[in-house]
Amino acid sequence: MKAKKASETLAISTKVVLPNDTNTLGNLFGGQLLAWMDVIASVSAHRHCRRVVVTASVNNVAFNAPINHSSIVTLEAKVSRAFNSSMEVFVDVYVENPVTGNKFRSNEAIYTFVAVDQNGGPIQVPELIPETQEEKERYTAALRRKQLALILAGKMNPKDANELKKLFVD
Ligand SMILES: CC(=O)SCCNC(=O)CCNC(=O)[C@H](O)C(C)(C)COP(=O)(O)OP(=O)(O)OC[C@H]1O[C@@H](n2cnc3c(N)ncnc32)[C@H](O)[C@@H]1OP(=O)(O)O
Repeated sequence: MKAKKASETLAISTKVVLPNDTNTLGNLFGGQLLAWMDVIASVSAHRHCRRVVVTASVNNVAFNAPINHSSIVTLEAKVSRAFNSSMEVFVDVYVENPVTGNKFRSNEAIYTFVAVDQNGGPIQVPELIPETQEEKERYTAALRRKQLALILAGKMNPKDANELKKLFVD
């Protein structure tokens, strides 16, 4: 199975926050943003493995600032690491004011997708090749995040999480 570069998995989506997307304060509803992120992250995972993928977990979501009605929202997703059947996907969210053009990074999320066969069973995915400094940093840290996610899901014994443990001991 041929390894793929992280850059080959890039998926970008641009949205406008419309009234139906908002909460009672008139800002983007968090659940809507989660759905947008899930879809674009799945496109990135598809570009990596070209198989059916399912969301296994959402490992980290930070809502750092409210996103106002009528903002332009750009979501950028890229696979940060591939394991056996699972892929970690980073989603970076940027908000642009349509009038001033001011743009800032408002959110990030880290999703895990698993490639599955017709019966829903996990299948092997290609390796990922990180190239930029950021891609390499995210690639390295992905193993620790996978271990933490599996511990929290009750699927891994903490004593087996060697890379994660190294964070806490000299
Ligand atoms: C795009 C969408 O929105 S899809 C809809 C929402 N998602 C779903 O319906 C998925 C429902 N869940 C499932 O089908 C299954 O739980 C699966 C396919 C995700 C995993 O199946 P399991 O039988 O648990 O498989 P298994 O234990 O072998 O794990 C498979 C992989 O998932 C990873 N995994 C399982 N649970 C988690 C978790 N909570 N967090 C991170 N990774 C996980 C495992 O580490 C393994 O990765 P690896 O093969 O790269 O080492």
